[in-house]
Amino acid sequence: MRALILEDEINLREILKMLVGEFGYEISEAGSLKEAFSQIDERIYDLILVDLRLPDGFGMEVVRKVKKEQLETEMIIITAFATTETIKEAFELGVYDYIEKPFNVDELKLILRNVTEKIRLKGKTEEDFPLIVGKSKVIERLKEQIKKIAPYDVNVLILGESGTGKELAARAIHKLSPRRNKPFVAINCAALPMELLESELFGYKKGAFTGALSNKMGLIEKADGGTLFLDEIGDMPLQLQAKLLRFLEEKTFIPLGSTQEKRVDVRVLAATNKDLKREIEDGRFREDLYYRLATITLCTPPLRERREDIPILVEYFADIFSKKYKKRVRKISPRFIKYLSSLPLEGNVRELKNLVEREVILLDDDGVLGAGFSFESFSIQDVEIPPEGVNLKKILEETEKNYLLKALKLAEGKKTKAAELLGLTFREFRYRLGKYTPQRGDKED
Ligand SMILES: Nc1ncnc2c1ncn2[C@@H]1O[C@H](COP(=O)(O)OP(=O)(O)OP(=O)(O)O)[C@@H](O)[C@H]1O
Repeated sequence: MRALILEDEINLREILKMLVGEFGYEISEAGSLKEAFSQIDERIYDLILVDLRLPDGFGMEVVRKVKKEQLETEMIIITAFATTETIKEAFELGVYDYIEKPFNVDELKLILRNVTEKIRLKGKTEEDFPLIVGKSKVIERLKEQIKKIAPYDVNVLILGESGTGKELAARAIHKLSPRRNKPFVAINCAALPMELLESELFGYKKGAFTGALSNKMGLIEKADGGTLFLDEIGDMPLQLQAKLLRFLEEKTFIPLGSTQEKRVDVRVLAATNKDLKREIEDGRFREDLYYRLATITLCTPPLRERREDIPILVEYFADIFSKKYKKRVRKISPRFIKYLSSLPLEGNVRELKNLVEREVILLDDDGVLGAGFSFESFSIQDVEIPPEGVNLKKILEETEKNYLLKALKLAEGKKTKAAELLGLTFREFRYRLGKYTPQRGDKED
């Protein structure tokens, strides 16, 4: 296990080194934000102790960076001053705990003992998939497939709609593989522009381009010995696809601006919600890369094909969020479950999770989840959105125009009456109508 101590007061840093060292960590240290950033770019830490006030900035920048890179690093904030806002943001970003300076040594030791336990447990296998919740046939099959393929070092392509648990499946494969104690590094290929994605993946040498002020280790190297998860692979630019293919074939790569080839041992898992076969036909995805990535393919089923899992998912998320928000859920309203089961749930498990989170936050004193749920507000009319998308502004304008003209017709040209029919004031009606018709001398009637 490896820990980074970010603290600018040297004496305090020494004390922290000693305390953290007692828990068996190999320790690195940093006295400024800049130093911390370059340390984080160089290697993966299990734990970072973050002082907030630093000579060159605010320690929260480190927390944000770790979160952005989706690293599984635990963080503890040590600070003499922190506003409630900061603490709130820190917890939202997943910080493990915080302690105020001057701190009580026993208190810090207790936090360190607990976080170390958590870090150790992370490496352990979860044989029965407590994470992938569901009892439907399709989910049971998915779990079976994951168990079967996890131990073998093959690349896996995970296909499924957004929010169906593709990343969850990838994490399960990693946890059930012999690589479980090594890093799981995830990157979303759709979230970054081409140049950034390339430098994030492959890293660079100091001076490789303007702004490359120090060496940066790429995620491929950070995942050495472990698993690299490439989410939304269907959105990777063609140019980078060629570079990735070379890496998959050779297991070697060259960081930007370097001449030295690096060799790593990484298992690659990829996911997409795009139809890759079609992307290949349209020339947007390389066929050879597809076959490299898809030694095995897995499909995460949409929630509408396994509605029987909805009650148990709701229970699972209610439990998670009641702990998070310190609320007591005594019962889940059956009407709420029934209503959720009738929704289209295009956003799959993520949508369900968000709905449950909202209800936990709004929970009344009686502790019945979903009791005050406004059923109507969520009823979604069946609208068509073709694959190429729609122009919502135009649709809204068309709808508005049609209603205005229809009301005018019904009111036999009387604007006051037409406005009334639409719940508008005369002035509002006139303004809206003015957008679509040339205005002549406006009179009330
Ligand atoms: N079967 C499940 N059991 C428990 N939680 C689940 C399950 N499926 C999905 N989730 C949760 O739903 C959320 C969305 O899942 P995840 O991010 O894995 O989906 P995804 O398919 O990768 O989505 P995207 O394509 O948008 O990246 C996560 O918080 C995840 O933990």
